[in-house]
Amino acid sequence: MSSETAVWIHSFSCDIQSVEAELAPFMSQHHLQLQHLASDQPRGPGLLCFTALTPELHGCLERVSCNGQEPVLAIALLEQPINDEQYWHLLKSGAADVLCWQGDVSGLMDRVVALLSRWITVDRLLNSPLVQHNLIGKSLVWRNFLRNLVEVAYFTDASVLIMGETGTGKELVARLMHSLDPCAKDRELVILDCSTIVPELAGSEFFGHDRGAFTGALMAREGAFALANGGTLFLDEIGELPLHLQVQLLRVIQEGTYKRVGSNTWKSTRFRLVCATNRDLSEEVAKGRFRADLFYRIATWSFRLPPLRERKEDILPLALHFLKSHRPEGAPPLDIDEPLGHFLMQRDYPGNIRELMQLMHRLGARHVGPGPVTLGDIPEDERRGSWIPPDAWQDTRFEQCIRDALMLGCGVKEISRITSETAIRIALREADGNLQRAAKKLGITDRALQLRQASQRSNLHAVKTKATGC
Ligand SMILES: Nc1ncnc2c1ncn2[C@@H]1O[C@H](COP(=O)(O)OP(=O)(O)OP(=O)(O)O)[C@@H](O)[C@H]1O
Repeated sequence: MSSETAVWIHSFSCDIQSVEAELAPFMSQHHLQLQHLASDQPRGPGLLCFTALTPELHGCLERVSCNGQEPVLAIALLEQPINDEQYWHLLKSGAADVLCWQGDVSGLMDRVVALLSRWITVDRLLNSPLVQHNLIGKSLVWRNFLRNLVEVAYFTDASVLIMGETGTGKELVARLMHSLDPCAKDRELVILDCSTIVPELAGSEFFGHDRGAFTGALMAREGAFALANGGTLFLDEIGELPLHLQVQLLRVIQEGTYKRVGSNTWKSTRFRLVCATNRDLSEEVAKGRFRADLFYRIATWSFRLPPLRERKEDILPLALHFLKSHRPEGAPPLDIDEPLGHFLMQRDYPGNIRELMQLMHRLGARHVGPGPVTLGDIPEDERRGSWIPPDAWQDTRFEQCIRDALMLGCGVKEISRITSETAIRIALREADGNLQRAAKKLGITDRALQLRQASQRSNLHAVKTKATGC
């Protein structure tokens, strides 16, 4: 690192001058610079120091870490060491790690710097053109997914399993892993779709064959494992592989050795294995449809790609990206007007990003002349059933919930309280913890939302205290 990288430090109701004084020279040796956080809004990797374990501390941790989506090192300046339960509670509130700052802290410096350096490298990769230009998305759930994936791709060579619904971007992510892998990026990315493998030819596809190994084998041929040597092997739709073929992969994945069909000679290969499936593979293992031994070999790390409905904030940026990618070279970029934006946000996408991409290409193709793309550009077959009346949410499911609550003895006061708490929780989750946006959606001020959150927390605390009797 040539210039210094800023890392934030924040105190929760305590004096952190001594921590700063001890850390600053050490950090500067590693080209890191501490900067105070003006408010407790998150800014990437940072440190949060505290002297008391209070409900307010957990609230602060949730905010600065965006509910665990941004890496935060919690530093406990306490007389006593923290116990397991307190440690877990801090991790649950969003700390990426916790350190106790007690006695002789010189040994902690290396750890603090190593953690911060790792998080900063990951952040840099995350913000690089390679990632930003190819994988669109700013929502915290998406960034959190990418951050974990980037770390594994860059710092390990272990096997990775990517699970996700159709069209969520599994292949795109596998390609990114290959490009980020410092050992494999100049080598081959070999892609094999397991759902299209003909069982009789599977051996040859995977391991290659010798000349004359079977009728029609006129020439020797390398298989996928040999071609991926030194690079990445991407086995797409691994969940579709029949059980009798799964067993054939165990040795080569574990030991990197295999024999070509028709040969008695062992060969060796080294590759990074990335597998993808739209099935829940652990469930398939439980049902006996996928071998447990293969599952553990292919899933040293496993990731679940979020469906588009869990990252609604990314719909419009993705829509604009797809409009742009389909424009002729040199044509001015197209915008989306507000009503069309609302339509795109409330629509369902069972085919996830692929479906949104196809829709945007169709809208782009219909749009003519200057100005933004509008509702009028929506193709005829899309329009049917698209308009949802504003009171549609008060449907029979809603009535049923109220009926159940009344039957269980809840009065109108409790129903109102639970309803507004649920609305707040949903709004905060959809705004990825951003207070202003959540308040706007709820039609209240930021301050009113803060007060309601504080009162919810103290209610919860009171309930817990009552339950535990302390
Ligand atoms: N974050 C993203 N940014 C831009 N384009 C994306 C993103 N995610 C997916 N896409 C695009 O969406 C389409 C579908 O992605 P991809 O083929 O990787 O999905 P998949 O999960 O592998 O689908 P399937 O399970 O059906 O094979 C591709 O054209 C891809 O480029």
